[in-house]
Amino acid sequence: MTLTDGELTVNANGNACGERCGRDPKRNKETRSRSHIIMLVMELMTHSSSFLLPSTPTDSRPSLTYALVVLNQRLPRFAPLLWQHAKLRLCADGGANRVYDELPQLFPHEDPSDIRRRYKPDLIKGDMDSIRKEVMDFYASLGTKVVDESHDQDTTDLHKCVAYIRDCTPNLEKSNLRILVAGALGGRFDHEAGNINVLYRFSDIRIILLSDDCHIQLLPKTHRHDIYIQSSVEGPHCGLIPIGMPSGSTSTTGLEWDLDNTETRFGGLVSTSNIVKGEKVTVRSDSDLLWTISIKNQ
Ligand SMILES: Nc1ncnc2c1ncn2[C@@H]1O[C@H](COP(=O)(O)OP(=O)(O)OP(=O)(O)O)[C@@H](O)[C@H]1O
Ligand SMILES: Cc1ncc(C[n+]2csc(CCO)c2C)c(N)n1
Repeated sequence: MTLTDGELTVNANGNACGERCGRDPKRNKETRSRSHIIMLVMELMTHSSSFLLPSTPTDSRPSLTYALVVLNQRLPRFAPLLWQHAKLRLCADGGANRVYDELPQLFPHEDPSDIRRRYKPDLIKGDMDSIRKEVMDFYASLGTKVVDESHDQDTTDLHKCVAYIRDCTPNLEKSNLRILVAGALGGRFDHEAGNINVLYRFSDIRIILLSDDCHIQLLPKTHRHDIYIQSSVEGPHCGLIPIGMPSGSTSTTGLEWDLDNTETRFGGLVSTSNIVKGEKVTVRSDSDLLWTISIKNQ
């Protein structure tokens, strides 16, 4: 992309900010060329919710490594699909009760104990104040690793699980890692806020919070973002939410109500009830934003 005229100044995120960015034309020019370079080198992060689609034997999609964390909330109806995508399956404390109790309900014609053996978590981790003893004993007898971190009452069970996944993923594989978190939204608001905080505490890891109705992820300000919409399973409702700090400037394409170097913040404008128009949405911002999109009720 080339900037050809002197009208625009571009900030570190590649956002044009008009005359406000400087009064000294010489400085403006310097700022423009430096920022222009920054904009050109600013890396692209692409997003696609292919985890909501069944994988096929002839899959040509890039090989991502999914890990699944099941929380202590009603399992989403597509939990078996997430389970199949995942190479590593964790339960956060009482999440193990959900797998034990609710997965068999999703297969009413099969023997519950067969289902429980087929859907065996690799790890159960947390402060262990919610998992039932029979559930812990059942999975431990099948070989599931159980890690009791009841000494840590300052981080949530989800935090403990994400830290585990981070620590056991080799650095070279981290860019392909996607952590899917089932049961993260709806329910108690303090838990929801804690789950969203995990996105920020591990902002260099790609984590997707899911419920039956929507999913949420962090769009770090360090990147520009191309979001490919899987319109058979998600959308059209979406939002871009500046939790934590205001965004001085956000620009989007592909939305019914696009932002154009727009300021968004709590107490001012927050983009909710927006609509995706096509197959791709682009986002660029000077702040980290939460991206959320509805999941279709199929
Ligand atoms: N109602 C909920 N809404 C959203 N997330 C939840 C909810 N309940 C639990 N979770 C998530 O599941 C994880 C495990 O849940 P669990 O009930 O075992 O946690 P807990 O820390 O024992 O909860 P509590 O605050 O009730 O003691 C929590 O860390 C949280 O991330
Ligand atoms: C300021 C402050 N607020 C709440 C808690 C409680 N807490 C936060 S995470 C957690 C573990 C839940 O499994 C618990 C009990 C704390 N420690 N510090």
